Amino acid sequence: MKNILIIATGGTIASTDEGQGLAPHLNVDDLLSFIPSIKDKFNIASESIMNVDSTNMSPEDWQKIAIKVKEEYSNYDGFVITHGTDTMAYTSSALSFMISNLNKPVILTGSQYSITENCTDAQQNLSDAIIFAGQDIKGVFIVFDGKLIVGTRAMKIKTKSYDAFESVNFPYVAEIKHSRITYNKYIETKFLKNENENELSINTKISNKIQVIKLFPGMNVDIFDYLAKNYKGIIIESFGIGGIPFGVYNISEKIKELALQNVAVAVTTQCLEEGVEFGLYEVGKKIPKDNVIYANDMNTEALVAKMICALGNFTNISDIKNYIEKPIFFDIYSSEH
Ligand SMILES: NC(=O)C[C@H](N)C(=O)O
Repeated sequence: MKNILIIATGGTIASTDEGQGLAPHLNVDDLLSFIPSIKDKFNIASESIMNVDSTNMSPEDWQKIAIKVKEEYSNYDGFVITHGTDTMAYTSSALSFMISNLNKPVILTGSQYSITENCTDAQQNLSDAIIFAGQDIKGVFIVFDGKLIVGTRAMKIKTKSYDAFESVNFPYVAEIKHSRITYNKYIETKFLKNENENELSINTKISNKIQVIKLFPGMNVDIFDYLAKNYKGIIIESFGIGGIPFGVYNISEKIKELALQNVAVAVTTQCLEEGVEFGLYEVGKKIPKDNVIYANDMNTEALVAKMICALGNFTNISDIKNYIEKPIFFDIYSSEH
């Protein structure tokens, strides 16, 4: 039998309402008591390292999870991290960047409804996640509503429905129904364990001196002067395929100034799918390409986590740009994938 470690962090899956609104109160043994038969198929150990709503999580919590995986790596075949859904995609991205040479599955899961509720999706998601953690695959993934999603590509797109997560700009790796897994045969081999493994390492350096700015028509440009003084990295959610205003509200000019002041600026899009391409429109061409980070088709969750890791490791814009623009675990489209 495979040995699986469940690392519990909280979330709705572990929540009950004790009079103050839903909040995590259940421990990991409580969770497992709802799916008793899973213990016939796997050796399961568990540890709770925090019990929080993921809305209250921070990059320091990503560090704690990465450190726990590293500490326990040689003792288990796979890992399940129970986690709130609200920021799960940020954590799954951050772990993908912090952990190198991962040759086992690290599966994040949670639920839209508490495991104690009649309509809950928690029991299914937890048992699916454990099954995936027992497979011979490698990488950080989210398992939700029967789908195996690459951790850097997941986005929470629904607040109530069971199918809360979408795999954006990347196919689902596998689906699971009644405990039977069907892999996407076109990409399955990319996720199979390596025969010869390199030693796992983690790099948990972070800096959260970043801001995410969503453009809107008529946005006042003054904010950029404040940002230049107080932040080291700015993520801009531009319009469409990379449109940045250069008219009355001249944000393109402000981006040039930020880059000159040694602030790393990454441009992505507020559209869910298909990413940015700067060269197509005049409104995209004014961006100083050599100094600005091209987010390609990375989603904002992955970009936030990657920028936080980049700023923890580098101070020079070109180093930050190189790090962010280089694909890590399928976060960016690459012809090599
Ligand atoms: N469904 C959930 O888990 C939502 C919860 N607020 C959390 O992220 O912890």
